[in-house]
Amino acid sequence: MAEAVRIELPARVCGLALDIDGTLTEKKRLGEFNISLEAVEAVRRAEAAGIPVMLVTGNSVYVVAGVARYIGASGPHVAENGCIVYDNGTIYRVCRDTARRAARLIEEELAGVLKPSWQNPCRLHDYAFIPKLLEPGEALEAVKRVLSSRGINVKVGFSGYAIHLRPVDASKGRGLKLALKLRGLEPDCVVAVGDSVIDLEMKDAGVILAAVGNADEKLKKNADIVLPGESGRSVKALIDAILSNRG
Ligand SMILES: O=C(O)COP(=O)(O)O
Ligand SMILES: [Mg+2]
Repeated sequence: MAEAVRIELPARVCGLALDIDGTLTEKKRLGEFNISLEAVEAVRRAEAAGIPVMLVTGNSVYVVAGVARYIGASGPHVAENGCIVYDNGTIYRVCRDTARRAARLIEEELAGVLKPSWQNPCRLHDYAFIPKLLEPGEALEAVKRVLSSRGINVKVGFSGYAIHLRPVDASKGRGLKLALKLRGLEPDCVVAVGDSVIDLEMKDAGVILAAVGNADEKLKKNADIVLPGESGRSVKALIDAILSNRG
């Protein structure tokens, strides 16, 4: 029987902000998308206890709206790494800029090295590419080289699942701030959970940031909480702790 792990939480948790890939999935691995059933069951229990669950992801708005609907996360939800917020059928555009031109260039120049995400045709600001031949780190360097050679200024980040070209005004924290405002939630009672360095941006919304047990080292070092277990199992452990604190 695994020993109960103490998780330092605020007295009252009023909301959860969950990343998807590597956090709600069973594993954190490029190309592994199986959602964790125990995490979904825990999300249902959180919602039933009156704790709204928001998804905050690099995925497109249609993917996050679909995942939210079928797992029962009431939202609002953040897509495109903070550039879009989706709330019950309304799409809010948080980013003013777009990385579309940079994405077109990368698609041409690095066709052999990167595969455009199937979601790119329905993205508006943030574009994703899957490393094909090179290791993700090398692919990231190749992208940065091409963009700087053309003097194109966009944010480039690797989520563990895809390389994202993002407008400079993109941040998961900005999107999450709008989501909290839409629901009237105070950030100091919201717990966010992520797995990659991009999720560090959620701290900018003033929330409590938890890293799944198998998160990127840089996230674990800068998170307020490092959860036991990995990915979806970490999310379940967190929700179990929140609900047991409620007695
Ligand atoms: O879209 C991605 O690359 C990963 O998505 P995530 O932000 O939910 O981990
Ligand atoms: Mg992730």
